[in-house]
Amino acid sequence: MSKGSTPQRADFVVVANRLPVDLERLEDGTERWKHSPGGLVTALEPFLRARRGAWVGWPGVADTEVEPFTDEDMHLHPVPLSSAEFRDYYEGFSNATLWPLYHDVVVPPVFDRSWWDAYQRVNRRFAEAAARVSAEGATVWVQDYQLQLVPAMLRELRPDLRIGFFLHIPFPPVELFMQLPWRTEIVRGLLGADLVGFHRPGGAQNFLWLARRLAGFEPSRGQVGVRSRPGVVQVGDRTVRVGAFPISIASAELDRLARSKEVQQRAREIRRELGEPRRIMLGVDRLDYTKGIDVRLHAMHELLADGHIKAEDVAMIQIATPSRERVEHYKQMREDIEREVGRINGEFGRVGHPAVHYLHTSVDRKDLVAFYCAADVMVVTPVRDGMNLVCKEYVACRHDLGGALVLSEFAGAAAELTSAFLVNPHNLDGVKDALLAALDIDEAEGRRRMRALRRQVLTHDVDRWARSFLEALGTPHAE
Ligand SMILES: O=P(O)(O)OC[C@H]1O[C@H](O[C@H]2O[C@H](CO)[C@@H](O)[C@H](O)[C@H]2O)[C@H](O)[C@@H](O)[C@@H]1O
Ligand SMILES: O=c1ccn([C@@H]2O[C@H](COP(=O)(O)OP(=O)(O)O)[C@@H](O)[C@H]2O)c(=O)[nH]1
Repeated sequence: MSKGSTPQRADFVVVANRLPVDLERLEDGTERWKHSPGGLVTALEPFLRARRGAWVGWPGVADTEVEPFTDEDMHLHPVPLSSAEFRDYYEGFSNATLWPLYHDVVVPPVFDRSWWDAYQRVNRRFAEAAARVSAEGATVWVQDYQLQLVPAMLRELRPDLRIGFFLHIPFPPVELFMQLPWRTEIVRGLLGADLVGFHRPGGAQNFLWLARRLAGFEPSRGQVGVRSRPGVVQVGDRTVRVGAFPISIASAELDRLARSKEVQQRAREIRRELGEPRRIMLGVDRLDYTKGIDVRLHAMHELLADGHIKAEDVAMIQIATPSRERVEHYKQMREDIEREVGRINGEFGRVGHPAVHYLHTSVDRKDLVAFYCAADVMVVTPVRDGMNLVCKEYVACRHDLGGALVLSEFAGAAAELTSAFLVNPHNLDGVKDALLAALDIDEAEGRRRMRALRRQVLTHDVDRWARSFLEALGTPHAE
């Protein structure tokens, strides 16, 4: 990465917990920047780069001060976190309170008052950084659950700004949200924005209900549409809009990459390295308990045990990207998953031919695309997921109309990718049936489904997502 001089104040600013690049300290004491994990960065980075905007975020290492710098066309403004803040704000309130609460309480959320203090303190620091970086009248786009207090804090500091907020994870049912001891503060924090965006209309609808119940405002009553008919809350003399904007990927760019000779050759190599199995199944996820990696492993285990599939016929690859490794439930889940992989391979693998190829690592873009091209069945089985970009990426890479997608109904993407094999991840028999159907799909039927999926993904890309949000926000940066 080339680093340039200290950036100026910007007209268009993204504020997110992480910068798009993470600082990495190597054992020999040297440092390097690497791409940050997760779909938020994948989605926003190309858009902001094209607009030469500024990005305010944490550089990925605690107790480190990094000066603002320019990375090609993007201006990066690091916000420092101490180790205690990393523990209490990031691992604690963000990922052990809000994350499980917003993902249907898949594991019990922890309500800890000192974590809430840290959350408020860090949100204020992000708001102050955004206020410093933004030019007069700038558009500031605040991202995700880690920063829900920033819109109101920033408005107080800089009433001249146009402020948008987008939530990348599901917004929970009101009964679950009401558990949060600091529920009113969060709703008021979000209402500091001019536009609050969710992936799905249901999330917007839940939020509108809470604006009345917790903050005493009178929201509009109509049904919120997808990229249309936003709800409205009148907050004093300000009008706050509340809408649904399903995020997507840079589909055309992935399509191009997947067609390249290099990627196609790598895909063939992957098949060869696996011993040319009849079918390859693939899972690609952050190692997160919401992603249902255990679900697909259990399904695979039973299919092998029932004799419905044979390990020499069907290989499974699971890429599991390290994530939030010190948080208790993540540690526990990693142990459970790795034990299950070991059990399957112990029972069904042969020397040099494991049934499940498990990679606890992050792979680079080209390699990932080659894996997508090599896979006959993409398995995406979260118990809850805001959107899930991986399934859209798989579809964008299948210009050959090959491959089949098994997708959980509980991923935001399921509302758009209706030609996938949709499954309820809590119904193991249903998941097994869908895997078998996808493995044995008739060629014409597979092409028909993939064509429909591609039509959706190629016409609804990340640029359309960002433009529709910014248009609704009423900023000139939509173009
Ligand atoms: O920053 P981390 O704690 O390492 O986590 C990575 C990101 O995970 C989450 O991604 C979500 O955003 C995706 C894009 O909208 C969406 O497809 C997915 O369903 C979500 O889980 C998180 O929301 C991000 O803030 C993190 O950066
Ligand atoms: O080894 C990997 C695994 C995943 N990803 C990317 O990480 C993102 C995951 O986004 P998703 O919305 O599916 O889930 P999240 O991790 O954000 O919850 C996708 O863009 C993947 O291409 C990656 O670059 N390398």
